[in-house]
Amino acid sequence: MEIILSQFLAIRPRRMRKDDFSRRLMRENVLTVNDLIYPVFVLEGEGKIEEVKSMPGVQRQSIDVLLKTAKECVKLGIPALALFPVVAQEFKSLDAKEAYNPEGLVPRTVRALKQAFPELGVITDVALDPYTTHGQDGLIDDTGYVLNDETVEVLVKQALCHAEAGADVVAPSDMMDGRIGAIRDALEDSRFIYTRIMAYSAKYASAFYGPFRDAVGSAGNLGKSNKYNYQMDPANSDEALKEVALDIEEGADMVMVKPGMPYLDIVRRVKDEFGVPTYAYHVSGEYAMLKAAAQNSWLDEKACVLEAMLGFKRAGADGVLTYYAMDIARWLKE
Ligand SMILES: NCc1[nH]cc(CCC(=O)O)c1CC(=O)O
Ligand SMILES: [Mg+2]
Repeated sequence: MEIILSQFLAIRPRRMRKDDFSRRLMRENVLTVNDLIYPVFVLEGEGKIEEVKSMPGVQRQSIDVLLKTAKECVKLGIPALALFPVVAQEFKSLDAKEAYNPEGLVPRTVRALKQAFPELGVITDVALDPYTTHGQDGLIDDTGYVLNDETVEVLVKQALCHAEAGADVVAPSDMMDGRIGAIRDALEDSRFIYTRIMAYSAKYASAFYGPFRDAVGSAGNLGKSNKYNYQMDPANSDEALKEVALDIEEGADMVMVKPGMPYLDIVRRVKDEFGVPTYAYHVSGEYAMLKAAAQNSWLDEKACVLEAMLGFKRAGADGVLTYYAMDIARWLKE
């Protein structure tokens, strides 16, 4: 018989994998409930629950129902919710002024959540897409081009409105240039010195946002137009580092990469380069893919979701925004 291995194979990586105890001892990354941020959709009304068709298991909830969900999150130990409003057509306009209405859906939800569960972190989305008739994240000119500086002025009002309502974290997801600095200045000026900014710094123009746009009802308004002139080109990586550097300089406390799984290389580069609190958004389309496969019994849902989350951790993410947050928190308790 031919000998293909030396008689004394000194290095055998499989030794450490042989038993559970040594596998556990060498485990480099661990997922805990502290890594989870739960994105939720809120809508007007009372006792209202609407299923999101393209995201089975995800619902739009009125404030009273959302409070029950929030209570469950607190019990599970989930650190924070990310709030997304479903805004009725009649409140959408070209100037998006509902975005900074202190009696709007978001500020009312924030007040209700903070009053009931002061320890639960509340993150609000700063962008105009729920409030514009055309579904773009900013104000547009006659040609439909999304204007930068004019939009930033409105985003500042929106962020202040959220901070006044008690939001712990404002999260600009619009990708306008200079908005982090402008929002930080305004927050400091108004003495909201503890309001954290989670910057969607490297947000790509992704097709994986499709189900989210159904959930908030902006898909119809957006029609065939796209967000290519402000969200990033999926082909780029160096550009993400430039965007993150700017946001940190302008006063971001946390930076984010979005989407998640197809962009883990970006998460790793950002974490290595800057070493700041770094988050990834496991977006609606990623949720939908896993859910659809699970519903067909093509994938083991729990095993695949937990493996996906470990991938985020391995890539360097300090936390993940995921629609699976409540399921994961329960699985981790089992
Ligand atoms: N400012 C909009 C916004 N905030 C979060 C998401 C996507 C989240 C998801 O897909 O889960 C989007 C969609 C978009 O940019 O069109
Ligand atoms: Mg930027």
